[in-house]
Amino acid sequence: MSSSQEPLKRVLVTGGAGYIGSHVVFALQETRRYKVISIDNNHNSDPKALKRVAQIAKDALPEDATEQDKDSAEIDSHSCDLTQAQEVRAVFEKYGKGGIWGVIHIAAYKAVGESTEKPLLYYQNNVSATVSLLQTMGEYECFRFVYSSSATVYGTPPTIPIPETTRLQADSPYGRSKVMCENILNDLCHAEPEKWRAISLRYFNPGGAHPSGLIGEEPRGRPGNLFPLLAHMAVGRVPADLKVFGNDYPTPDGTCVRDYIHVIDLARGHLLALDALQPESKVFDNCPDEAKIKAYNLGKGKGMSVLQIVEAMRTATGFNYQYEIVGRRRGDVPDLTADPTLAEKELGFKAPQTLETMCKDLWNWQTKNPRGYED
Ligand SMILES: O=c1ccn([C@@H]2O[C@H](COP(=O)(O)OP(=O)(O)O[C@H]3O[C@H](CO)[C@H](O)[C@H](O)[C@H]3O)[C@@H](O)[C@H]2O)c(=O)[nH]1
Repeated sequence: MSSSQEPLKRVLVTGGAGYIGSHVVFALQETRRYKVISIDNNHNSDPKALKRVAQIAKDALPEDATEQDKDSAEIDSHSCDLTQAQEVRAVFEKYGKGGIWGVIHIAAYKAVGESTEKPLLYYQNNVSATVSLLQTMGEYECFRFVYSSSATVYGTPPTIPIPETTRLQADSPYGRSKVMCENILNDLCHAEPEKWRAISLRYFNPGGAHPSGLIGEEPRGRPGNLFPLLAHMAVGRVPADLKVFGNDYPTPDGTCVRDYIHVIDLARGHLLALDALQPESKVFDNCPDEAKIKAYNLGKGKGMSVLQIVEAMRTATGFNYQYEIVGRRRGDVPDLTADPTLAEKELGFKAPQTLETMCKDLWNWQTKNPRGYED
């Protein structure tokens, strides 16, 4: 069946070629309700990802697809740096005032360790660029914003699972850049409540890949994060010298607990956030001072330890991981498990994909693309 013929809404996705961005772009295209404009500087992404996304979207079109449906499967992709305001303005100028319906802002630097060494780089790329993007949006009368935040805003949370009402107290420049942007959005939505609608999505730990195996995570250099590291080890891309950072945490097996969520479920959360920015949405009804601003946890609400992840990946890959327990990694906290109740109640968000599916899809991606997008 072809989609209803409401005109496509243009949605700008920053970081559209990245790991999360490419899955979000696909989720948007799958609805055939949006026309995606992507901005990416390809600092930590490959433009081939978007070509593959467009391919998946085209392949998924029904036989009776309309011209508009076909248009929704194409991506208007711009190689552009968010810190260069004039480059961003040129993209908005192309569509004119009111021409872009909303923005999903995902592009950011995200390495906690690097952020402690280069804080200004993180504040410039993550905070200044966000301010400048919001200014340009205002100029072009685009006032709907979905922001890619992170569980890192909670620092070391006092209670598990973590509700959104927890005080924000990030422990690293990266984390603080996310808190700052959430605060800036809050101020903006209070200052101009008649214009702006914004939702921050606090991601927990994404994993997995699109089941087609055409898109997935492709970090530059040796992966620092657990999932891609295990996948690279199993495919023989990096030495299999796994170090588990600490087994003396107050958790069931002593290793850190995280709330791993399939990237497909995470991506679908963005569609629900966009729906919540529509005029008829009720999610802002209980906001103080008429300001239309909300933050939601995107997690499964289920904690998994490092050793549980290693075992799940052993099952998925058949690779016999050997590991050494070493000291704690600086900045790690014992447990980051979401309370996802609010996102479920107000957005209708669910994360049904299992850990097994996450590992299977990651392995499917990695075996089909042992060298990432190079292959
Ligand atoms: O070689 C490794 C790599 C990771 N781990 C452990 O695996 C767990 C998960 O680590 P990741 O690096 O995969 O994920 P983090 O939870 O540290 O980081 C994620 O969550 C952060 C917020 O806490 C930031 O948002 C960050 O960008 C995001 O990747 C941690 O306990 C870590 O100590 C190891 O034991 N060995």
